[in-house]
Amino acid sequence: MYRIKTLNKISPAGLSVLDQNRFAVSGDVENEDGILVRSADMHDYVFPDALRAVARAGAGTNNIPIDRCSEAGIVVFNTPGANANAVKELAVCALLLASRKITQGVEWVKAQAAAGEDVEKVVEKGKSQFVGPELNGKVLGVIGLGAIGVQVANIATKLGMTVYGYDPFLSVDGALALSRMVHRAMDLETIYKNCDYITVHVPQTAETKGMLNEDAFHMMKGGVRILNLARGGLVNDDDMLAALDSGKVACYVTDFPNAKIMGGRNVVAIPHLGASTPESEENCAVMAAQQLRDYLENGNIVNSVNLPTLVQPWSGVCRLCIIHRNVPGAIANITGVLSKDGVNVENMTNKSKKDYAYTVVDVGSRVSDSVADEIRALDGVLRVRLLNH
Ligand SMILES: NC(=O)C1=CN([C@@H]2O[C@H](COP(=O)(O)OP(=O)(O)OC[C@H]3O[C@@H](n4cnc5c(N)ncnc54)[C@H](O)[C@@H]3O)[C@@H](O)[C@H]2O)C=CC1
Ligand SMILES: O=C(O)CCC(=O)C(=O)O
Repeated sequence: MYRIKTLNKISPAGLSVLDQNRFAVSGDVENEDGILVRSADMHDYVFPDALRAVARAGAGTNNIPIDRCSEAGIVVFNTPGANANAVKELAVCALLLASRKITQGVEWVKAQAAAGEDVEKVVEKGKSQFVGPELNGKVLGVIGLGAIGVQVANIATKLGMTVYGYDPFLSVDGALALSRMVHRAMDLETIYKNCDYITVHVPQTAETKGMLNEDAFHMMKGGVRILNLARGGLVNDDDMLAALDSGKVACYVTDFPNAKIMGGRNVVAIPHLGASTPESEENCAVMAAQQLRDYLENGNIVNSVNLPTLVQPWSGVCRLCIIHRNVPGAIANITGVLSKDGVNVENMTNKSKKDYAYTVVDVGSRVSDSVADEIRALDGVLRVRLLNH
């Protein structure tokens, strides 16, 4: 029985992927083999000995201590694209929120209740303060053309916008999915200098943290409208508040309110609703649970952010799953132990991702724990699992 701990509310459709006869799933299990998480901050999480995998039902993994997981031989999964449509739809909404003073108008209407029967007259008289521009004919810059950015860029062309997209790491899939109407920007300056609206869809990393700062605002057009449905940390809040105060930024729509930014002038703060649709929650949960199950039961890895993709059909009766450093001699050391102990390899795959590698070895006979222990003791080996078919 595998123990799975949920650190956030996970859609029942995802939980149903984990058969109750083989998986005990709850928020209270201890010494868990796997974790299902959404946005819970895991940076101070103490890993129990049994923990082998963390599945993030969503895209961003900045809430997970990836380096610490890698060093402990823990596989971290996410669910690329599973919530992209939900975020794209909220981005369309955010474009309108950034333009049309809808939230400000709605708040104002609520405050007019005292006018009683006269409210219609009051509304017609006061509405001119909420005039805002149309999207048609304006220029949008999309930073990050991944699962979400591509969809946002494509749909914006259908709203009559001229769209520039910037992504120095654009994938082949991203390029194929991108509308030919979207102009590729080769640098951020092109986005900053030309766009009336800018939307960010990049992960929060050491490189992207605080990228929307004073220097960036300096290059932008006066009255630019900025959308951030990606991560709060991408924006330098002090610089943003100053840019809002000066009018350089006309509106900032963020899905990531914090104490500093939420009171800012012309800030529209949404409570992290980008992926909060039943469809997206279900897609993410199902994908995360399937990936977690396949790893725990079969050792297969798909959509991991710290380890390579490796799917090997079963052959033989026993499988060794070895996470190790990506260094010369690692595979020779493993096969050396197997041949010394007389274990015949039926099938073997090795894949690497940056500093880490994963080797799956299928053998035709049962392997004793002592063989696994010998491999565990090898230099650079981080985790060894023995699975029986
Ligand atoms: N508000 C919400 O609820 C949600 C927020 N997100 C956030 O949106 C981010 C993007 O999500 P996806 O599009 O699904 O991820 P993705 O991984 O498909 O796309 C990210 C894209 O950003 C690009 N990129 C990375 N560094 C860059 C840089 N310095 N400049 C320009 N482009 C860069 C990558 O090449 C990639 O194409 C996530 O990392 C997450 O933080 C994602 C889903 C829901
Ligand atoms: O699970 C959520 O609601 C947050 C989704 C998100 O931010 C992400 O997928 O990166």
